[in-house]
Amino acid sequence: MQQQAVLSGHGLVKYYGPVVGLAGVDVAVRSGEALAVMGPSGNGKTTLLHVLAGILTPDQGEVWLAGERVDQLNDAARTVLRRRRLGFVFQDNQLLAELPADENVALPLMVDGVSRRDAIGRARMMLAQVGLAAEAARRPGELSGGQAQRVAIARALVGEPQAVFADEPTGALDAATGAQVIDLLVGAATHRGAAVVVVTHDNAVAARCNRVLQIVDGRVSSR
Ligand SMILES: Nc1ncnc2c1ncn2[C@@H]1O[C@H](COP(=O)(O)OP(=O)(O)OP(=O)(O)O)[C@@H](O)[C@H]1O
Repeated sequence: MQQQAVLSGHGLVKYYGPVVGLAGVDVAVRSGEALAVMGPSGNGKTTLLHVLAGILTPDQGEVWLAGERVDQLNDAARTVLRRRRLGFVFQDNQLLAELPADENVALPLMVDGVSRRDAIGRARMMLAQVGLAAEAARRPGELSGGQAQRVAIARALVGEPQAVFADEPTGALDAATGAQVIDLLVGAATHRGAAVVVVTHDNAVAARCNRVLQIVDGRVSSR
């Protein structure tokens, strides 16, 4: 039976002044499915990710998350949406250098009102699930690139998001470490039932996703 999409975009159009970012994109990702977004540089991949994730507002079209239209929410509501229901992994892990790994992972929970004690407890459990139980007290500067990216994955997943967005998550890693990181991201996120969207130039990363969407000139290309 075809499962309903948890995340979808319909007729998405986005301009940057006269520059076309997206020219009418339809996309749907099911719970537990990982979608790779590929295509030439400057053709709209990151724009699509940002529109789906509520970072950018589309000029036309609709974004739906778990049965709710989310593209028309105001800035404050979109900030809450991103924090409570979405997870993010970027190329550079964007961890806070002065905080140990467990506090980096716990931070989004604490910002959301979870007590420090509970947040740190959940963060340590999440770190154990990404194989970093022993590194919980280390600061990002004391971690390898792959370990730091696993902390970022733990931070993205700790709030049990409905969708996880990753922009070139392995771009700063060597091939072997990148393969481990993408396996962990896709495996852990889809296991929890999240929809995953991964922007990548790397065929090895795309091969680890369930499906590939090619974006050319701001549109979905069938090649
Ligand atoms: N903030 C912005 N202001 C103006 N133009 C932008 C902005 N962001 C993106 N663009 C333009 O929109 C188009 C799509 O950019 P986007 O970043 O989505 O492409 P991409 O496929 O992710 O590229 P890359 O693979 O190089 O990261 C490009 O022509 C880009 O120059």
